[in-house]
Amino acid sequence: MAPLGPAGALPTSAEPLSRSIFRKFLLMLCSLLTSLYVFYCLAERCQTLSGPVVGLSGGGEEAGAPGRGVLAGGPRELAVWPAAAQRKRLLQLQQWRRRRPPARRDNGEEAAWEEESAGLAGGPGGSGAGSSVAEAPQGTLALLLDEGSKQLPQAIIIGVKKGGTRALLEFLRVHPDVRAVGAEPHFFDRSYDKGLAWYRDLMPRTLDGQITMEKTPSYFVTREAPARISAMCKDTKLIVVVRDPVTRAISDYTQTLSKRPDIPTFESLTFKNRTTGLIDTSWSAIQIGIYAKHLEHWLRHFPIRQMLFVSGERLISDPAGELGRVQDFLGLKRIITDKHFYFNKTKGFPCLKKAEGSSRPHCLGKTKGRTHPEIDREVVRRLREFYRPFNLKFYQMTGHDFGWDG
Ligand SMILES: Nc1ncnc2c1ncn2[C@@H]1O[C@H](COP(=O)(O)OS(=O)(=O)O)[C@@H](OP(=O)(O)O)[C@H]1O
Repeated sequence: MAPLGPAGALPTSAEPLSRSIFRKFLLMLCSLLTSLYVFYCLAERCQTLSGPVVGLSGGGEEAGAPGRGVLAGGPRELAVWPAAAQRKRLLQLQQWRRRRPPARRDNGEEAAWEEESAGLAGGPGGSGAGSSVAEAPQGTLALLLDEGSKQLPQAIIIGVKKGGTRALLEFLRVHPDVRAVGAEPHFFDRSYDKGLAWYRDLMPRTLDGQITMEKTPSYFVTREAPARISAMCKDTKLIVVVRDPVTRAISDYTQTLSKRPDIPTFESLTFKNRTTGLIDTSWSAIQIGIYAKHLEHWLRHFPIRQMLFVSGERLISDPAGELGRVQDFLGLKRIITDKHFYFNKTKGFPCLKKAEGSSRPHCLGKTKGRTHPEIDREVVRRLREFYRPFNLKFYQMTGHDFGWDG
Protein backbone atom coordinates (compact mmCIF):
# COMPACT_ATOMS: atom_id res chain seq x y z
CA MET A 1 0.00 0.00 0.00
CA ALA A 2 1.30 3.47 -0.92
CA PRO A 3 2.08 5.79 2.06
CA LEU A 4 -0.25 8.66 2.79
CA GLY A 5 0.69 12.10 1.53
CA PRO A 6 1.10 15.08 3.91
CA ALA A 7 -2.59 15.96 3.67
CA GLY A 8 -3.58 12.40 4.18
CA ALA A 9 -4.59 12.03 0.56
CA LEU A 10 -3.39 9.14 -1.47
CA PRO A 11 -0.78 10.47 -3.94
CA THR A 12 -0.03 8.97 -7.29
CA SER A 13 2.96 6.62 -6.99
CA ALA A 14 5.07 8.67 -9.54
CA GLU A 15 4.95 11.99 -7.63
CA PRO A 16 6.93 11.17 -4.42
CA LEU A 17 9.47 9.20 -6.40
CA SER A 18 10.38 12.08 -8.75
CA ARG A 19 10.34 14.53 -5.84
CA SER A 20 12.75 12.39 -3.85
CA ILE A 21 15.04 12.01 -6.86
CA PHE A 22 14.88 15.76 -7.38
CA ARG A 23 15.69 16.36 -3.73
CA LYS A 24 18.64 13.97 -3.90
CA PHE A 25 19.84 15.67 -7.03
CA LEU A 26 19.59 19.08 -5.36
CA LEU A 27 21.50 17.78 -2.34
CA MET A 28 24.25 16.34 -4.52
CA LEU A 29 24.49 19.56 -6.51
CA CYS A 30 24.77 21.59 -3.30
CA SER A 31 27.52 19.39 -1.89
CA LEU A 32 29.35 19.47 -5.21
CA LEU A 33 29.16 23.26 -5.30
CA THR A 34 30.26 23.49 -1.65
CA SER A 35 33.23 21.18 -2.30
CA LEU A 36 34.20 23.18 -5.34
CA TYR A 37 33.99 26.39 -3.31
CA VAL A 38 36.12 24.99 -0.47
CA PHE A 39 38.62 23.66 -3.01
CA TYR A 40 38.73 27.04 -4.72
CA CYS A 41 39.27 28.85 -1.42
CA LEU A 42 42.14 26.56 -0.50
CA ALA A 43 43.76 27.05 -3.86
CA GLU A 44 43.34 30.83 -3.56
CA ARG A 45 44.82 30.80 -0.10
CA CYS A 46 47.73 28.78 -1.32
CA GLN A 47 48.44 31.32 -4.02
CA THR A 48 48.32 34.30 -1.73
CA LEU A 49 50.67 32.70 0.77
CA SER A 50 54.22 33.80 0.94
CA GLY A 51 55.80 32.14 -2.00
CA PRO A 52 59.29 31.89 -3.31
CA VAL A 53 61.19 35.03 -2.69
CA VAL A 54 61.86 36.74 -5.92
CA GLY A 55 60.78 40.05 -4.78
CA LEU A 56 61.08 43.40 -3.30
CA SER A 57 59.24 44.69 -0.36
CA GLY A 58 58.11 48.23 -0.08
CA GLY A 59 56.31 48.82 -3.31
CA GLY A 60 57.73 45.95 -5.29
CA GLU A 61 59.12 48.16 -8.05
CA GLU A 62 60.41 46.17 -10.92
CA ALA A 63 63.93 46.98 -11.97
CA GLY A 64 66.43 45.77 -14.47
CA ALA A 65 66.32 44.59 -18.02
CA PRO A 66 63.71 42.15 -19.32
CA GLY A 67 64.50 38.69 -18.16
CA ARG A 68 66.59 40.11 -15.37
CA GLY A 69 63.84 41.91 -13.61
CA VAL A 70 63.45 42.19 -9.91
CA LEU A 71 60.20 40.62 -9.13
CA ALA A 72 57.61 41.28 -6.54
CA GLY A 73 55.59 38.56 -4.86
CA GLY A 74 52.04 38.06 -6.10
CA PRO A 75 50.58 38.69 -9.54
CA ARG A 76 53.47 40.78 -10.84
CA GLU A 77 55.92 38.12 -9.89
CA LEU A 78 53.85 35.54 -11.68
CA ALA A 79 53.49 37.73 -14.71
CA VAL A 80 57.21 38.18 -15.14
CA TRP A 81 58.48 34.82 -14.01
CA PRO A 82 55.37 32.72 -14.07
CA ALA A 83 56.32 29.12 -14.57
CA ALA A 84 59.35 28.93 -12.36
CA ALA A 85 57.82 30.89 -9.49
CA GLN A 86 54.64 28.85 -9.48
CA ARG A 87 56.48 25.58 -9.84
CA LYS A 88 58.72 26.46 -6.94
CA ARG A 89 55.78 27.52 -4.81
CA LEU A 90 54.01 24.25 -5.36
CA LEU A 91 57.13 22.26 -4.64
CA GLN A 92 57.78 24.24 -1.48
CA LEU A 93 54.33 23.49 -0.22
CA GLN A 94 54.87 19.82 -0.85
CA GLN A 95 58.19 20.01 0.91
CA TRP A 96 56.77 21.64 4.01
CA ARG A 97 54.60 18.63 4.37
CA ARG A 98 57.41 16.19 3.80
CA ARG A 99 60.00 18.10 5.82
CA ARG A 100 62.38 15.79 7.63
CA PRO A 101 64.20 16.36 10.88
CA PRO A 102 67.59 18.05 10.74
CA ALA A 103 70.72 16.06 10.11
CA ARG A 104 72.81 15.11 13.09
CA ARG A 105 74.63 18.09 14.51
CA ASP A 106 78.04 17.86 16.03
CA ASN A 107 79.34 20.19 18.64
CA GLY A 108 79.89 23.62 17.28
CA GLU A 109 78.05 23.14 14.03
CA GLU A 110 75.20 25.15 12.80
CA ALA A 111 71.64 23.97 13.07
CA ALA A 112 70.36 24.90 9.68
CA TRP A 113 66.78 24.39 10.65
CA GLU A 114 67.11 26.60 13.67
CA GLU A 115 68.67 29.10 11.36
CA GLU A 116 65.69 29.16 9.09
CA SER A 117 63.29 30.01 11.85
CA ALA A 118 65.60 32.31 13.73
CA GLY A 119 64.30 35.71 14.71
CA LEU A 120 65.18 38.98 13.10
CA ALA A 121 66.56 42.07 14.59
CA GLY A 122 64.04 44.16 12.72
CA GLY A 123 63.43 44.37 9.03
CA PRO A 124 62.85 47.31 6.72
CA GLY A 125 59.15 47.04 7.25
CA GLY A 126 59.72 47.13 10.96
CA SER A 127 58.11 43.78 11.52
CA GLY A 128 60.97 42.61 13.66
CA ALA A 129 59.88 39.05 13.20
CA GLY A 130 61.86 36.30 11.64
CA SER A 131 60.67 34.29 8.72
CA SER A 132 60.02 30.72 9.46
CA VAL A 133 59.27 27.84 7.20
CA ALA A 134 57.37 26.44 10.13
CA GLU A 135 54.77 29.11 9.52
CA ALA A 136 53.90 27.52 6.22
CA PRO A 137 50.50 25.93 6.01
CA GLN A 138 49.89 22.32 5.43
CA GLY A 139 47.24 20.66 3.31
CA THR A 140 46.80 22.79 0.24
CA LEU A 141 46.27 22.21 -3.40
CA ALA A 142 49.92 21.42 -3.97
CA LEU A 143 49.75 18.56 -1.55
CA LEU A 144 47.40 16.84 -3.92
CA LEU A 145 50.04 17.06 -6.59
CA ASP A 146 53.14 14.96 -6.66
CA GLU A 147 55.33 17.01 -8.93
CA GLY A 148 59.05 16.93 -9.40
CA SER A 149 61.65 14.41 -8.50
CA LYS A 150 64.68 14.26 -6.26
CA GLN A 151 67.99 14.73 -8.03
CA LEU A 152 71.56 14.51 -6.90
CA PRO A 153 72.99 18.04 -6.58
CA GLN A 154 74.39 19.62 -9.70
CA ALA A 155 76.17 22.25 -7.60
CA ILE A 156 77.64 22.07 -4.10
CA ILE A 157 78.96 24.75 -1.76
CA ILE A 158 81.98 22.80 -0.50
CA GLY A 159 83.47 25.39 1.85
CA VAL A 160 84.95 26.96 3.67
CA LYS A 161 83.81 26.64 7.25
CA LYS A 162 82.94 30.12 8.62
CA GLY A 163 83.41 31.61 5.15
CA GLY A 164 79.80 32.74 4.76
CA THR A 165 78.40 29.53 3.30
CA ARG A 166 75.03 29.80 5.01
CA ALA A 167 74.52 33.34 3.81
CA LEU A 168 75.31 32.31 0.24
CA LEU A 169 72.92 29.37 0.31
CA GLU A 170 70.10 31.36 1.89
CA PHE A 171 70.55 34.12 -0.69
CA LEU A 172 70.65 31.65 -3.57
CA ARG A 173 67.48 29.95 -2.43
CA VAL A 174 65.63 33.09 -3.32
CA HIS A 175 66.13 32.15 -6.96
CA PRO A 176 63.13 30.32 -8.39
CA ASP A 177 65.37 27.85 -10.18
CA VAL A 178 67.40 26.88 -7.13
CA ARG A 179 66.26 24.28 -4.66
CA ALA A 180 68.51 23.38 -1.78
CA VAL A 181 68.52 21.13 1.21
CA GLY A 182 68.48 23.23 4.40
CA ALA A 183 70.66 21.16 6.72
CA GLU A 184 74.22 20.16 5.91
CA PRO A 185 74.09 16.58 4.59
CA HIS A 186 77.77 15.74 5.34
CA PHE A 187 77.47 12.91 2.85
CA PHE A 188 80.94 13.02 1.28
CA ASP A 189 82.75 13.25 4.60
CA ARG A 190 80.69 11.32 7.16
CA SER A 191 77.92 9.36 5.54
CA TYR A 192 79.41 8.13 2.29
CA ASP A 193 78.75 4.52 3.24
CA LYS A 194 75.02 5.23 3.23
CA GLY A 195 75.10 5.42 -0.54
CA LEU A 196 73.93 7.83 -3.22
CA ALA A 197 70.28 6.76 -2.93
CA TRP A 198 70.29 7.90 0.70
CA TYR A 199 71.94 11.15 -0.31
CA ARG A 200 69.48 11.82 -3.11
CA ASP A 201 66.59 11.18 -0.78
CA LEU A 202 67.74 14.14 1.37
CA MET A 203 67.31 16.48 -1.58
CA PRO A 204 64.23 18.57 -2.24
CA ARG A 205 62.10 17.82 -5.27
CA THR A 206 62.89 19.73 -8.42
CA LEU A 207 61.31 20.25 -11.79
CA ASP A 208 63.06 20.41 -15.14
CA GLY A 209 65.44 23.36 -15.28
CA GLN A 210 65.79 23.71 -11.52
CA ILE A 211 69.16 23.18 -9.84
CA THR A 212 69.54 21.03 -6.75
CA MET A 213 72.11 22.29 -4.25
CA GLU A 214 73.52 21.57 -0.85
CA LYS A 215 76.25 23.04 1.32
CA THR A 216 78.66 21.25 3.61
CA PRO A 217 81.71 23.44 4.33
CA SER A 218 83.84 20.59 5.67
CA TYR A 219 84.04 19.00 2.20
CA PHE A 220 86.74 21.49 1.21
CA VAL A 221 89.19 20.02 3.73
CA THR A 222 88.11 16.38 3.39
CA ARG A 223 90.73 14.45 1.44
CA GLU A 224 88.25 11.92 0.02
CA ALA A 225 85.64 14.46 -1.00
CA PRO A 226 87.03 15.47 -4.45
CA ALA A 227 87.23 11.88 -5.73
CA ARG A 228 83.85 11.02 -4.27
CA ILE A 229 82.08 14.02 -5.76
CA SER A 230 83.74 13.39 -9.10
CA ALA A 231 82.59 9.77 -8.96
CA MET A 232 79.02 10.96 -8.41
CA CYS A 233 79.26 13.34 -11.36
CA LYS A 234 82.43 14.82 -12.81
CA ASP A 235 80.43 17.85 -14.01
CA THR A 236 79.34 18.91 -10.53
CA LYS A 237 79.85 22.63 -10.05
CA LEU A 238 81.75 23.53 -6.93
CA ILE A 239 81.49 26.78 -5.02
CA VAL A 240 83.95 27.83 -2.33
CA VAL A 241 83.29 30.86 -0.14
CA VAL A 242 86.65 32.02 1.13
CA ARG A 243 87.43 34.60 3.78
CA ASP A 244 90.61 36.11 5.19
CA PRO A 245 92.11 33.02 6.89
CA VAL A 246 93.02 34.97 10.03
CA THR A 247 89.47 36.26 10.56
CA ARG A 248 88.17 32.83 9.59
CA ALA A 249 90.34 31.20 12.28
CA ILE A 250 89.09 33.66 14.90
CA SER A 251 85.50 33.05 13.79
CA ASP A 252 86.05 29.30 14.06
CA TYR A 253 87.51 29.73 17.54
CA THR A 254 84.61 31.99 18.55
CA GLN A 255 82.17 29.28 17.56
CA THR A 256 83.98 26.64 19.62
CA LEU A 257 84.23 29.06 22.54
CA SER A 258 80.48 29.61 22.47
CA LYS A 259 79.99 25.87 23.01
CA ARG A 260 82.90 25.28 25.38
CA PRO A 261 83.75 28.44 27.28
CA ASP A 262 86.56 26.68 29.16
CA ILE A 263 88.87 26.13 26.16
CA PRO A 264 92.34 27.74 26.18
CA THR A 265 92.84 31.19 24.68
CA PHE A 266 93.16 31.68 20.93
CA GLU A 267 96.71 32.85 21.46
CA SER A 268 97.80 29.71 23.29
CA LEU A 269 96.16 27.41 20.74
CA THR A 270 97.77 29.22 17.82
CA PHE A 271 101.38 28.45 18.75
CA LYS A 272 103.27 25.24 19.14
CA ASN A 273 105.91 27.38 20.78
CA ARG A 274 105.00 30.96 21.62
CA THR A 275 108.65 31.99 22.13
CA THR A 276 109.79 30.83 18.71
CA GLY A 277 106.53 31.89 17.12
CA LEU A 278 105.99 28.44 15.63
CA ILE A 279 102.39 28.12 14.46
CA ASP A 280 100.46 24.97 15.30
CA THR A 281 99.21 23.91 11.88
CA SER A 282 97.61 20.82 13.34
CA TRP A 283 94.95 23.01 14.96
CA SER A 284 92.03 22.84 12.57
CA ALA A 285 91.23 26.53 12.99
CA ILE A 286 94.64 27.28 11.46
CA GLN A 287 94.78 24.37 9.03
CA ILE A 288 91.50 25.11 7.24
CA GLY A 289 92.83 28.52 6.19
CA ILE A 290 95.72 27.10 4.13
CA TYR A 291 93.45 27.25 1.11
CA ALA A 292 96.12 26.64 -1.54
CA LYS A 293 97.00 23.30 -0.02
CA HIS A 294 93.40 22.09 0.08
CA LEU A 295 92.72 23.37 -3.42
CA GLU A 296 95.54 21.25 -4.86
CA HIS A 297 93.57 18.13 -3.96
CA TRP A 298 90.46 19.39 -5.74
CA LEU A 299 92.38 20.28 -8.86
CA ARG A 300 93.42 16.66 -9.25
CA HIS A 301 89.77 15.84 -9.91
CA PHE A 302 88.16 19.02 -11.21
CA PRO A 303 89.23 21.68 -13.69
CA ILE A 304 89.47 25.13 -12.14
CA ARG A 305 86.72 26.44 -14.47
CA GLN A 306 84.32 24.13 -12.64
CA MET A 307 85.02 25.89 -9.37
CA LEU A 308 83.85 29.32 -8.30
CA PHE A 309 85.51 31.22 -5.50
CA VAL A 310 83.25 33.64 -3.71
CA SER A 311 84.72 36.34 -1.51
CA GLY A 312 83.28 36.07 1.98
CA GLU A 313 84.13 39.75 2.53
CA ARG A 314 82.30 40.88 -0.61
CA LEU A 315 79.35 38.68 0.26
CA ILE A 316 78.91 41.08 3.16
CA SER A 317 79.88 44.37 1.48
CA ASP A 318 78.21 43.67 -1.88
CA PRO A 319 75.98 40.59 -1.68
CA ALA A 320 74.23 41.32 -4.98
CA GLY A 321 77.57 41.59 -6.79
CA GLU A 322 78.74 38.21 -5.54
CA LEU A 323 75.34 36.68 -6.21
CA GLY A 324 75.56 37.96 -9.78
CA ARG A 325 78.78 36.00 -10.30
CA VAL A 326 77.27 32.91 -8.71
CA GLN A 327 74.13 33.05 -10.85
CA ASP A 328 76.29 33.39 -13.99
CA PHE A 329 78.44 30.45 -12.92
CA LEU A 330 75.37 28.30 -12.36
CA GLY A 331 73.89 29.34 -15.70
CA LEU A 332 70.94 31.02 -14.01
CA LYS A 333 69.19 34.20 -15.00
CA ARG A 334 70.29 37.11 -12.84
CA ILE A 335 67.13 37.26 -10.77
CA ILE A 336 68.77 38.09 -7.44
CA THR A 337 69.91 41.71 -7.45
CA ASP A 338 70.59 44.46 -4.93
CA LYS A 339 66.83 44.99 -4.70
CA HIS A 340 66.64 41.79 -2.67
CA PHE A 341 68.87 42.99 0.15
CA TYR A 342 68.86 45.59 2.85
CA PHE A 343 71.46 46.32 5.51
CA ASN A 344 70.17 45.51 8.95
CA LYS A 345 71.88 47.89 11.38
CA THR A 346 71.08 45.82 14.45
CA LYS A 347 72.40 42.65 12.90
CA GLY A 348 75.28 44.48 11.26
CA PHE A 349 74.91 42.43 8.08
CA PRO A 350 72.94 42.41 4.85
CA CYS A 351 69.65 40.59 5.15
CA LEU A 352 67.00 39.48 2.70
CA LYS A 353 63.93 41.61 2.21
CA LYS A 354 62.05 38.37 1.70
CA ALA A 355 63.42 34.92 2.27
CA GLU A 356 62.46 31.84 0.35
CA GLY A 357 58.97 30.74 1.26
CA SER A 358 58.22 33.94 3.15
CA SER A 359 57.08 37.47 2.55
CA ARG A 360 58.99 38.75 5.55
CA PRO A 361 62.50 40.10 5.93
CA HIS A 362 65.07 37.56 6.93
CA CYS A 363 68.46 37.86 8.59
CA LEU A 364 70.61 34.88 9.43
CA GLY A 365 70.34 33.58 12.98
CA LYS A 366 72.36 34.55 16.00
CA THR A 367 75.07 31.95 15.33
CA LYS A 368 76.07 34.02 12.29
CA GLY A 369 77.82 37.29 12.91
CA ARG A 370 79.02 36.63 16.43
CA THR A 371 81.19 39.18 18.20
CA HIS A 372 84.78 37.95 18.10
CA PRO A 373 87.03 38.14 21.17
CA GLU A 374 89.86 40.65 21.10
CA ILE A 375 93.03 38.88 19.91
CA ASP A 376 96.56 40.00 20.76
CA ARG A 377 97.76 42.20 17.87
CA GLU A 378 101.15 40.53 17.78
CA VAL A 379 99.49 37.13 17.34
CA VAL A 380 97.36 38.47 14.50
CA ARG A 381 100.47 39.94 12.85
CA ARG A 382 102.32 36.63 13.16
CA LEU A 383 99.36 34.77 11.68
CA ARG A 384 99.18 37.20 8.75
CA GLU A 385 102.85 36.55 8.11
CA PHE A 386 102.23 32.82 8.27
CA TYR A 387 99.35 32.85 5.79
CA ARG A 388 100.85 35.33 3.27
CA PRO A 389 102.72 32.82 1.04
CA PHE A 390 99.76 30.46 1.03
CA ASN A 391 97.41 33.32 0.17
CA LEU A 392 99.61 34.45 -2.71
CA LYS A 393 99.70 30.91 -4.05
CA PHE A 394 95.92 30.75 -3.73
CA TYR A 395 95.53 34.03 -5.66
CA GLN A 396 97.70 32.58 -8.42
CA MET A 397 95.79 29.33 -8.58
CA THR A 398 92.39 31.01 -8.71
CA GLY A 399 93.46 34.06 -10.73
CA HIS A 400 91.81 36.25 -8.13
CA ASP A 401 93.40 38.56 -5.55
CA PHE A 402 91.14 38.47 -2.50
CA GLY A 403 92.98 41.35 -0.91
CA TRP A 404 93.77 39.79 2.44
CA ASP A 405 97.37 40.86 2.28
CA GLY A 406 96.58 44.45 1.50
N1 LIG B 1 74.48 38.25 5.66
C1 LIG B 1 75.17 37.68 6.63
N2 LIG B 1 74.64 37.54 7.86
C2 LIG B 1 75.35 36.96 8.85
N3 LIG B 1 76.58 36.44 8.69
C3 LIG B 1 77.14 36.54 7.48
C4 LIG B 1 76.46 37.16 6.41
N4 LIG B 1 77.26 37.11 5.32
C5 LIG B 1 78.38 36.52 5.71
N5 LIG B 1 78.32 36.18 7.01
C6 LIG B 1 79.40 35.52 7.73
O1 LIG B 1 79.16 34.14 7.73
C7 LIG B 1 79.97 33.62 8.77
C8 LIG B 1 79.55 32.21 9.06
O2 LIG B 1 79.97 31.44 7.97
P1 LIG B 1 79.29 30.07 7.59
O3 LIG B 1 77.86 30.25 7.38
O4 LIG B 1 80.06 29.51 6.46
O5 LIG B 1 79.55 29.23 8.91
S1 LIG B 1 79.47 27.64 9.06
O6 LIG B 1 80.73 27.10 8.62
O7 LIG B 1 78.34 27.16 8.30
O8 LIG B 1 79.29 27.46 10.52
C9 LIG B 1 79.78 34.59 9.88
O9 LIG B 1 80.95 34.57 10.67
P2 LIG B 1 81.04 35.28 12.11
O10 LIG B 1 80.85 36.74 11.87
O11 LIG B 1 82.38 34.98 12.62
O12 LIG B 1 79.96 34.70 12.96
C10 LIG B 1 79.55 35.92 9.18
O13 LIG B 1 80.63 36.81 9.28
